[in-house]
Amino acid sequence: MNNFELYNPTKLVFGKGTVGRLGELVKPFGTRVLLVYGGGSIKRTGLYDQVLSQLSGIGVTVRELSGIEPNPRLSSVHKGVEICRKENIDFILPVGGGSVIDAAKAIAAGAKYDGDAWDFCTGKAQIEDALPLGTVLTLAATGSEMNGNAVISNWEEKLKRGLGSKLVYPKFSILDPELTFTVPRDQTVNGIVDIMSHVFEQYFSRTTDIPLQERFAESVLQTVIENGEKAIENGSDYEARANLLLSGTYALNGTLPNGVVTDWATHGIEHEVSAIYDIPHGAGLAIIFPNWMKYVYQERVERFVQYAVRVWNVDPAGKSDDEIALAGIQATRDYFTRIGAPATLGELNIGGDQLDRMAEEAVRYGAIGSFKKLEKADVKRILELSL
Ligand SMILES: NC(=O)c1ccc[n+]([C@@H]2O[C@H](COP(=O)([O-])OP(=O)(O)OC[C@H]3O[C@@H](n4cnc5c(N)ncnc54)[C@H](O)[C@@H]3O)[C@@H](O)[C@H]2O)c1
Repeated sequence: MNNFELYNPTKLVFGKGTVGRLGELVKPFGTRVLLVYGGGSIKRTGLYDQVLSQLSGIGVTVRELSGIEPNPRLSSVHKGVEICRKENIDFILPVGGGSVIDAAKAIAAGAKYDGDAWDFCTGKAQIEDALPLGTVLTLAATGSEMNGNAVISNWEEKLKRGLGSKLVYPKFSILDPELTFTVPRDQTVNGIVDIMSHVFEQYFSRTTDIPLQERFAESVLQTVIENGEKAIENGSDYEARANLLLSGTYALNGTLPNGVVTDWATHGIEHEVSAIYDIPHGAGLAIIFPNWMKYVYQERVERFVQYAVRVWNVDPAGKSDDEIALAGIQATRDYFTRIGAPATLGELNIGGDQLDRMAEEAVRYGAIGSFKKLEKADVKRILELSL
């Protein structure tokens, strides 16, 4: 196991009716709140009214930024920064999924920076200060509710880039599984794939002697696999939604990578696809991940054997290591297909004309991944397998 530091200051408030604690949670942080949300699903579900009633109960001034896109755009971040400056905002409250939360993080940092918030995504500037934020999560997927990361799309330049800082961890996140009952089937599927992919990026590692981290990862995967199907079957299954929601948080809140060299190549590749075609992140991952697995598994076949046996209950009797590993990879693809995720870029009307550009962008700072270091030709091959 490698040395590591674990830092996570986010207070998680989990369970039925926890939106009723929003006022009490916001109160210590500010008096002028920017409420950030997406396309209006929170109005249809009544959550918007609940949030406003909590905020009016503590007498804060509320300004709003709505219309945050899935794959949130830099233009929305700019709008939010402008409101923060003009209105002297001192606290940001995103209510929604990862896109809304990510936009809020970029706004929080951008509001305290003289230049363009995009600089944090290109490495031109580091985040040195940020407004505090707290979240009300409505979708199980990204883990953004309990980490310091955000992913922003620069639509004009067709680039999707991440930022990360200890300063943008949410002060608190409210996770009420009932708020996820209205998540449509396709978004539930995207969320399941996203959560599993976060685990894959940390589980398929060359680091040895990490049994606790491996079992953490395998338990998150098994919990998602079981409860994901239940949540798809019955969107109002509280226990299934609750288990999925908590799995999403644990998949990316810093628990799994302790002492582990992680990979993240597949996320890098997917970001290049969704930067150009604006497809849901989870859909892109469902297509690319099993192809990445097939491409790299021989680098450390025993890790894929363990995955097949422990996560998918593949019977190893009479099979070679290669056969067991490939059976686990096939089980992954079959599961994604069973829940309704796409298997090829073609299903999303994406052809091969931009493969070179995507492969080139994916390795712009050098080879990506650590399980197998991927150069441009490797990325292109994985994308070709995904067509
Ligand atoms: N910050 C991170 O650590 C991190 C990790 C992975 C991915 N991401 C990024 O997060 C973004 C995706 O976020 P996401 O997967 O949470 O989806 P999302 O926030 O983009 O939401 C997807 C859709 O679901 C709708 N929705 C959300 N909650 C709903 C509800 N309760 N009922 C009905 N509809 C609802 C939204 O309006 C939207 O149309 C991508 O940009 C991705 O790159 C961030």
